[in-house]
Amino acid sequence: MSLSLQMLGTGGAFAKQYFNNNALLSTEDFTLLIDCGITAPMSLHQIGKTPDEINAILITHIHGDHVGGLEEFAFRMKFQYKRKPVLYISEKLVQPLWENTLKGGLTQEGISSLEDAFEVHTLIEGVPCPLSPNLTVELIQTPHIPGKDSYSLYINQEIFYSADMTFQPELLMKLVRERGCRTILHEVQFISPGAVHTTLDELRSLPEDIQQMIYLMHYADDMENYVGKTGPMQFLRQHEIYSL
Ligand SMILES: O=c1ccn([C@@H]2O[C@H](COP(=O)(O)O)[C@@H](O)[C@H]2O)c(=O)[nH]1
Ligand SMILES: [Zn+2]
Ligand SMILES: [Zn+2]
Repeated sequence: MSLSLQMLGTGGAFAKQYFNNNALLSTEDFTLLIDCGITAPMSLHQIGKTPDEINAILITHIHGDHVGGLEEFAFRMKFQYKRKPVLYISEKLVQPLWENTLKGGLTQEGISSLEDAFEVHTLIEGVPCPLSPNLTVELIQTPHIPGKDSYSLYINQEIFYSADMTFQPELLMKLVRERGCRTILHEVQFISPGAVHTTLDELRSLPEDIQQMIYLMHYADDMENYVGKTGPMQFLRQHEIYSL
């Protein structure tokens, strides 16, 4: 089964050079957009993809670099393509995404709820959900900002995609040692301490065999200074296509 990954961006919250950390995950017949930040519409434009080529969007948490492009995406689908985007989201994020983020911009005649703007499919943490015949996603709740829900992803029971999260070595060890994880796509913050993100030093403390599985993303604009300083972990690059 072939699964490809193309990052629309690989940057952290304040990165400008690498855009927001959003990903296109594709099988032969399905393309999932993981997070839709402020820069997602521009990045899609740069790689020549239109919103109607995206089969679904999945949201990990409601920071702007992960949801800031949803308003434009929904309006373009409504007015240019005459349909709603499919949105996969934790049941716990539906209300905050609408009330705290999208309501102000999307409310108008015909749109007064998240369901009016999107075809909403709610996900339950820990329950794998088939999005298409060759793509299954399970939400794993991971700590980020105290009091705000955030979900990492376990894709096809073998690929871990971190949302923004604090370092969770036990989770990573369990996924690899007990659940067959073979690839880890992980956010990284170069400067310690991490506070709400995982630092390079923390990832470097993992066993060598686990570091070999890690691709780094959600990094700052000075990333090039760290090339060669990440041990066996490699950086994901914006717009490159990876076979997972
Ligand atoms: O130096 C910093 C910069 C930001 N934060 C916190 O990060 C999030 C925003 O970034 P995301 O990538 O969207 O998570 C926000 O909560 C900031 O307070 C930080 O802790 N330190
Ligand atoms: Zn982020
Ligand atoms: Zn965040």
